[in-house]
Amino acid sequence: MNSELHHLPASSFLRHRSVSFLSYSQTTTIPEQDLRDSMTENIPQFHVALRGDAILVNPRFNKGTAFTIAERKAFGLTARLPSRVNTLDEQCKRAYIQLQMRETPITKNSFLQSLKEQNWVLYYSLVARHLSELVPIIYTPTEAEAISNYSHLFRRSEGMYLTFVNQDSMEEDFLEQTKGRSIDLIVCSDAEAILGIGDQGVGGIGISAAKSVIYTLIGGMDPSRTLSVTLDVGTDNKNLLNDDQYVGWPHKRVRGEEYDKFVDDFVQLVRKYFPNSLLHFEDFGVTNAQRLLQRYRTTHSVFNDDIQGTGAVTLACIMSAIGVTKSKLSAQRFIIFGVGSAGMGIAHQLRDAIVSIEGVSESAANELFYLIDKDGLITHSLASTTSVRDEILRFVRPDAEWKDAGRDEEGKVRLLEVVKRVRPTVLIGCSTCGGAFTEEVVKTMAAGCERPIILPLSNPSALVEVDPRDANEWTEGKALLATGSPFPPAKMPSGKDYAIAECNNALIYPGLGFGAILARSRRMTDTMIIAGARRLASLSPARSDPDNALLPDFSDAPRVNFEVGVAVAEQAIEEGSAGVEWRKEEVREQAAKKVWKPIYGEYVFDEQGER
Ligand SMILES: NC(=O)c1ccc[n+]([C@@H]2O[C@H](COP(=O)([O-])OP(=O)(O)OC[C@H]3O[C@@H](n4cnc5c(N)ncnc54)[C@H](O)[C@@H]3O)[C@@H](O)[C@H]2O)c1
Ligand SMILES: O=C(O)C[C@H](O)C(=O)O
Ligand SMILES: [Mn+2]
Repeated sequence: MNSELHHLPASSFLRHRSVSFLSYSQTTTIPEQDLRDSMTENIPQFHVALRGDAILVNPRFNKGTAFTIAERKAFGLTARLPSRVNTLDEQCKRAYIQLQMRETPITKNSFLQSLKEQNWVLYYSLVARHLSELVPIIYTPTEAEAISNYSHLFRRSEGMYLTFVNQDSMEEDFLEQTKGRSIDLIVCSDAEAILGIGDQGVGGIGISAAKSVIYTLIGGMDPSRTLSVTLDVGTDNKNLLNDDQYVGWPHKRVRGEEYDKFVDDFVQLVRKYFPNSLLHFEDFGVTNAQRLLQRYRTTHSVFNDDIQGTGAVTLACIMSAIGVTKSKLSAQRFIIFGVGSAGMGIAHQLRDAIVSIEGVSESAANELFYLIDKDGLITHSLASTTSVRDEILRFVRPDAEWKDAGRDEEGKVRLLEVVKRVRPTVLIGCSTCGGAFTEEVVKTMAAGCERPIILPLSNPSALVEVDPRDANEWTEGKALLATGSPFPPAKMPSGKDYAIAECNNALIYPGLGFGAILARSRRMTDTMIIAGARRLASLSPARSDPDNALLPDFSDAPRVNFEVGVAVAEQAIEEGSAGVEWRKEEVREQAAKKVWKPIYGEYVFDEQGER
């Protein structure tokens, strides 16, 4: 296995220079035999109505040099292509060599973006063959850099851009792109809180598209049945507003009733035309994310990845960690540092699991949590003097508990003081504050418990609350670690490598979505999500050896997400949320049939066929 470090160029979003700007990727090649096997079985057949240039510029049907001689004749391509017919294997090898000629992650990202626009089978097949190496290029962390430079890198549009000023024609515009299509999955973002890099305006299409790609790559979703959307309601990012290259709507962000009406118009179109679809919300601002999820989740299959996906993967990670420490969830003391969408999604998911799995009362479970945000520990008095969201109120700490606590010059109780007094067993970062888990914080935590569970989850890499290799060293290898972005392994005192699990929602949301769509579930219920998280935890490498990573490696993500999808669909059937008539025992076979694979189909020209 090769491993390499890439230097990310420092760009405007890298605010925290106290931590390194490294992104990490490794090469694991899927055995080619697996791909070849899948090519010889069940080759799909398509009736296609496109000829000549029209089929070559259509990424769904284009095969480039892999068109057979017969297809070249039938589709008017004989003189449009060089004579040699290539296999998909040969095309992948060529594309991989071309990719290696690009030196930086961002130029590789652009190359792959362009390949995706040309030929889906080749793109997905190439990335699938080099999954661990290329996911960090097309997704976190490199996609953050692509999004922050969206207007400057812009070459070709993708997905659906719904702009506030065009609200009156939204239905017409929506149908223009979707009429006649069967769509299972819609990923949308309003781009107010992209990863940890904030408001990115129209560049939000980049996260919708990247999340859709992961659904296909890891969740087996047919890309022709997915739709990526950006809701361009303006931006409050001054750099974008002052940039004459900005390609989005150059206007301050629309808020309040007008915003709600715009989002509602969109959601109602989804419900009207694709009532069985899954609607995935990504990277909405903290004042809207939870609110919109609650508003729509009872009437449609709606999923917020930052809240529910992050909650689920973190629950799985912590279940795996307490398997190592031979403890239970309700015996932990949790500090959550940064209580925005992700932090509160995690708090709720952990709390609900403690209640449902370990039978603890909700109020007792709430008391296991200590929430810290910009103003320090959230106590009753802080909550009453600052505007704290309702969902936080159940977790605030009584003032009496903190009357003797050390405070900073502003009178706030900071992370170190909370660690000293609480002796947490679990410390989770979702703060976007790179380097916040200092050596003193980590060492103090390690002095208070045998195996501290430390999850610095902020993305991209430069915003991680602590570099896991530092946390490993400061705790002499005792910390159980996972991060949101990929990091290279740390060294145990024994000299052995300790693989840093990637606790990123991409390790679970493709399976959650796949399972919900497979079962044609009208809702994504909490119980379906918990079933997915438990299945993921059961697949943790740390179960067989405590020195292994807390979560499966990304190279194993397709298999793992298939299992998650099966668990979710089984749960949907068991609880009556499913829209299919199958028995639980049939789910696995049905799931296997539904998985989309990057292999070329056989084409027949047909005037009435697909286009
Ligand atoms: N690993 C994953 O799967 C995953 C999933 C979702 C989000 N994230 C990451 O988590 C981070 C937060 O994402 P989000 O969607 O919750 O954003 P958000 O804007 O909703 O929340 C960020 C929170 O951190 C708080 N914060 C900011 N500076 C702080 C400081 N100095 N000290 C304490 N709190 C501080 C903010 O006030 C806010 O409450 C991002 O970096 C994002 O990339 C990771
Ligand atoms: O996009 C990711 O890598 C995970 C998460 O959804 C985030 O916002 O950071
Ligand atoms: Mn996100």
